[in-house]
Amino acid sequence: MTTAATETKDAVHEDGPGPVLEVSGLDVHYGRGRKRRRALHGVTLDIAPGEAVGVIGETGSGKSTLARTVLGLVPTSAGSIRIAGEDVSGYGPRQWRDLRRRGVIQYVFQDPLRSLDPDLTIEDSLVEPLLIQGVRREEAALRARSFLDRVHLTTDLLARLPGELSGGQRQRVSVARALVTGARLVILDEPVSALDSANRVQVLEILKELRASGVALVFISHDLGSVAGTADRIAVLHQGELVETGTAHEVVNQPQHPYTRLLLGSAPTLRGKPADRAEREALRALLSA
Ligand SMILES: Nc1ncnc2c1ncn2[C@@H]1O[C@H](COP(=O)(O)OP(=O)(O)OP(=O)(O)O)[C@@H](O)[C@H]1O
Repeated sequence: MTTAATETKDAVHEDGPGPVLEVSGLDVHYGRGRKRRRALHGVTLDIAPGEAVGVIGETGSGKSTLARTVLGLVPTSAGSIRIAGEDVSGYGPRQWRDLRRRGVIQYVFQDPLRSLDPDLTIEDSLVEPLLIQGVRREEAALRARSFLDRVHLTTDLLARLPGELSGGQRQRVSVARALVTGARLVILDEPVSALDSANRVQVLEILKELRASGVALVFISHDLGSVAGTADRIAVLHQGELVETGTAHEVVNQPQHPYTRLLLGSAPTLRGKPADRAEREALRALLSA
């Protein structure tokens, strides 16, 4: 194991082996008055260190809302959230901002431009969380370089802004930032969908290393097929509720909920032939009954 991975592992285990994320009975609403709409209802999910969980569901099912809530970007109406043992449920905007800046939880959005501050150079993006942690600038700059190397990027990118990088490079910088901060939990929203196959393999390889060092990963996707091979467990979101949670093997081979069967029907690579139209319509009818 490399030094960087060892450092991350130590950081991960200093608070003991409890879940990295504990979400319980989470309700989230958008809008006010007559426009108030429920986006999440009764969501309960625990994630252990080193575990990779895929959260899947169709567009509008609440995946991004769940991610944004766990990052403190959307307020909850009920339920609790604990991150690395810390009860963050009652946090105000400033406490959430501090938590994000400390880098305990790192996110890699679908468009990596959103995961990185567009006005900070790559070097500043990597160095900033270390300075917040009290690391001296010279030491922080050295570490930033070594992490860039770990994600197979060259140091000539350090002086550039995120907008001057390719999509794949930006995504790898986001992953490097998670390494730098010793993140306990990394949330990846459609992480590899925008990448070509060479970049995809490299990013998945790096994510595997992250997991091996104890970092928990949450993959958010509308495509069961794209996370089934990478996640240990799969949680299926339907209209804001978790309708099924199980090991990837269970969910793919013995789906319990009609909605999961419907999603599987749209992921032909997982189980031979896709569900035919009549079968999909029957499942839809069952879901709306
Ligand atoms: N800022 C917002 N204001 C009001 N409603 C919102 C807002 N963001 C999301 N919603 C609604 O909440 C529900 C869940 O949206 P969310 O973005 O979490 O779904 P998703 O599963 O991530 O979808 P996608 O795969 O398209 O990104 C949807 O009905 C959506 O219209």
